[in-house]
Amino acid sequence: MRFEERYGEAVTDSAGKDDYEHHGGFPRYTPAEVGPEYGRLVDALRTLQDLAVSTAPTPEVIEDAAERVEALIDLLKPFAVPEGEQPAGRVLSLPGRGSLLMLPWTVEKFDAEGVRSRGMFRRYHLGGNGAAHGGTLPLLFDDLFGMIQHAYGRPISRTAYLHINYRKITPLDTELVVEGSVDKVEGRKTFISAVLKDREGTVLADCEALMVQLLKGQP
Ligand SMILES: CCCCCCCCCC(=O)SCCNC(=O)CCNC(=O)[C@H](O)C(C)(C)COP(=O)(O)OP(=O)(O)OC[C@H]1O[C@@H](n2cnc3c(N)ncnc32)[C@H](O)[C@@H]1OP(=O)(O)O
Repeated sequence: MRFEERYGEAVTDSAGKDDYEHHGGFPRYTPAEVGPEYGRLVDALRTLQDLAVSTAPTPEVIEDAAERVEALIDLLKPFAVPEGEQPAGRVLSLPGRGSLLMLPWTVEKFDAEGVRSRGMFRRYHLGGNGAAHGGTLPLLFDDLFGMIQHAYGRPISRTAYLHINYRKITPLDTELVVEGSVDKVEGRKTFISAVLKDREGTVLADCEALMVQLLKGQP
C-alpha cells in the first residue's frame, strides 16, 4: 500500500517504503473503505463513552439506557469478523483511524522525517483533578511510534520498552500536538522519541522507546 493512500496530504515524498517480506507473523492490513455513516457511528460512540463516565442518571434512566445498549449489542453481534476485517483501526481519514481504543487524534504529517498528530484528551480519558489519566499517554505515544517506524520504512516491530517523562499536567478538552521521529537504527532495533506539547509550545511529556523488528513468524 502506498503511503499517499494511507495518509493522503500528510505524506511527503520522503516517506519510507515498508517491506512486507519482513512482517514477522503479522497479517497484511489494508485500509477500509467505509461511508460517512461509519465516522458518524464512531463519533457517537465516543460521545457515549464520555457520557458513560461523566453522568449520574436516575435508576429509571440507567435501566432505559441499559436496555438500549443491549439492543445495540444485539444489532451488531451478528456482524463480528476476525482481526483485520473490521473497519475500526483501518479508516485512515478518521481520528484514531476509527478505533475507539485509539485517542481521537488526526495525523497531519507522516514521512520518514517523522510523524505529527493533533487532538484532544476528552472526559473519557480523565485521570484525576481535570488531568488526563497517566495510562492514556503511553497509548498515544505507542501508537505514534508504530506509525513513525512504519513511515521510516522499518519492518514490522514491537515495542520492547517505552519511557515517559510526565513534565506537566496534561489537560482535557485542549488541543495538543505530539510529534516524533527515529533517532537511531541498530540492526533490528529502532530508537524513537517524541514530545507532547500544548499550543503555546509547553512540553507536557516526552517519551523515548525501543522497537525491535520481528523475526519471521514472531507474534
Ligand atoms: C500495519 C500494521 C502496523 C502494526 C504495528 C505494530 C506496532 C505494535 C507496537 C506495540 O505496541 S507491540 C505491543 C507491546 N510490545 C510487546 O508486546 C512486545 C513483547 N516483547 C516481545 O515480543 C519481544 O521481547 C521482542 C520482539 C520485543 C524482542 O524479543 P526478541 O527475542 O525477538 O529479541 P531479543 O531479546 O533477541 O533482543 C533483540 C535486541 O533488542 C534488545 N532488547 C530487547 N528488549 C529490550 C529491552 N526491553 N530493553 C533494551 N534492549 C532490549 C536486545 O538486547 C537485543 O539487542 P542486541 O541485538 O544489541 O543484542
